[in-house]
Amino acid sequence: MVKRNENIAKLQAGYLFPEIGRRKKALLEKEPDAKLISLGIGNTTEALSTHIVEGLHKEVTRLGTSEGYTGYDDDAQAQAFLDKLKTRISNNWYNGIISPEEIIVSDGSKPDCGRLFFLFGNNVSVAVQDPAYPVYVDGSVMIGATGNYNSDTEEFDGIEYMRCTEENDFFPDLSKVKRTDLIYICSPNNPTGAVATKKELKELVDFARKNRSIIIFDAAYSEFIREKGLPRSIFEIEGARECAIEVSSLSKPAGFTGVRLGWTIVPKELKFDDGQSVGKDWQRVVGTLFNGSSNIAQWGAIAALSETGLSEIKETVNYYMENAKIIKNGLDGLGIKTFGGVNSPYIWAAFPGKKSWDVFEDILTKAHVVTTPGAGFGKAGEGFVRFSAFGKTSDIKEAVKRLQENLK
Ligand SMILES: Cc1ncc(COP(=O)(O)O)c(CN[C@@H](CCC(=O)O)C(=O)O)c1O
Repeated sequence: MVKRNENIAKLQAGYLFPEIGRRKKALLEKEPDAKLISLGIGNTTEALSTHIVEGLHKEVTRLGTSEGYTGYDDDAQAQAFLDKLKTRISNNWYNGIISPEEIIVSDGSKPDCGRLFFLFGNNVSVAVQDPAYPVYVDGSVMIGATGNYNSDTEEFDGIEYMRCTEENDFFPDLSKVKRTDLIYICSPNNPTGAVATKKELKELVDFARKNRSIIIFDAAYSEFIREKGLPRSIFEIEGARECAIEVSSLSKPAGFTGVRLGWTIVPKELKFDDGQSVGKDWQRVVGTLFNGSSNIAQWGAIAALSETGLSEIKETVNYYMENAKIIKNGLDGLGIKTFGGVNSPYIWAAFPGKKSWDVFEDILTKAHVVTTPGAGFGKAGEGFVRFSAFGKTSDIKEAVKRLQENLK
């Protein structure tokens, strides 16, 4: 019989979001008529914008013609489309601070994180924010870059957990962080909704360069930053090109959670300790293990990154951010302390002295509202619950009304 991968066996529970799905199902089995409203998984709900649909249509129609058909992106026409997309990302998303050759188009940030685990292998030390998007810890465990789960600390040995709390404005106090090879940072942050300032990211870049570490900067929510002066990309910070990789995607701002289109940025200056190019190895990994993002999604992205597409994206982001305001105001009105929800679609609500899974169950059973328990994002998430602003505004208002009736 085949031996189980001992690293996967180290994981203590299933992935967070399917567990929430299981609990939703359990409630519906008990109360089949319950009208659940989900403020849980950050899944987009608003239809693709007109211009994006036109772009997708154009590609599908083209694929239906012999002269327009393209397969793998190794033929000239497919390459031309990909180059057009990379140029749009470079110019219209990064205002030219990143060149098209440093962009690798993918099917999303989560799969890119998965492939990055492969790029760096298991002989690396890892620092993650706590709380954090579960993929960074779970993936590092799976690839074998951590020790076993330690039931005393309730964490994985070998991971440097960088606590993010109200006291440090939910950004790591680097004076307390040990050196590691990789440093995972997400800003705007999932789940706290905090956005790193230029000063914080400059300290982070200086810290990484001094320690010859590599920052994996997850910018999946960069389009939700509306406050002036807050960095949308790690590459706005001087020195970042020598120490950072950025992952990003159209999932949340453009509603591509199902269409699937993301990218990684690996600057040409980024080197391993032996002087080898990280970008070259990344190209080798992606070229070997991934056959490219869907050509249809690429055309949707080309449309999304046009001037018209970008203004439609702004409208969609504003729609979700109005939802965030409704949730934040509703919770504040109940005397529940909240963070985030200003430059991010996530509201981080404090329930001091309570277990987050208990609060999750309480809200689910009493208000039929689904949330995400903070403990699912790490130990420092205990006592918090994440509310997602992705939803129809009518549902958001109904959910807040139910919370006001049941949480007072
Ligand atoms: C920080 C971060 N990075 C990447 C992704 C995924 O990006 P894709 O481009 O769509 O792959 C998410 C989605 N997090 C959502 C959905 C749950 C999940 O991705 O497991 C959430 O946290 O609710 C995210 O929160």
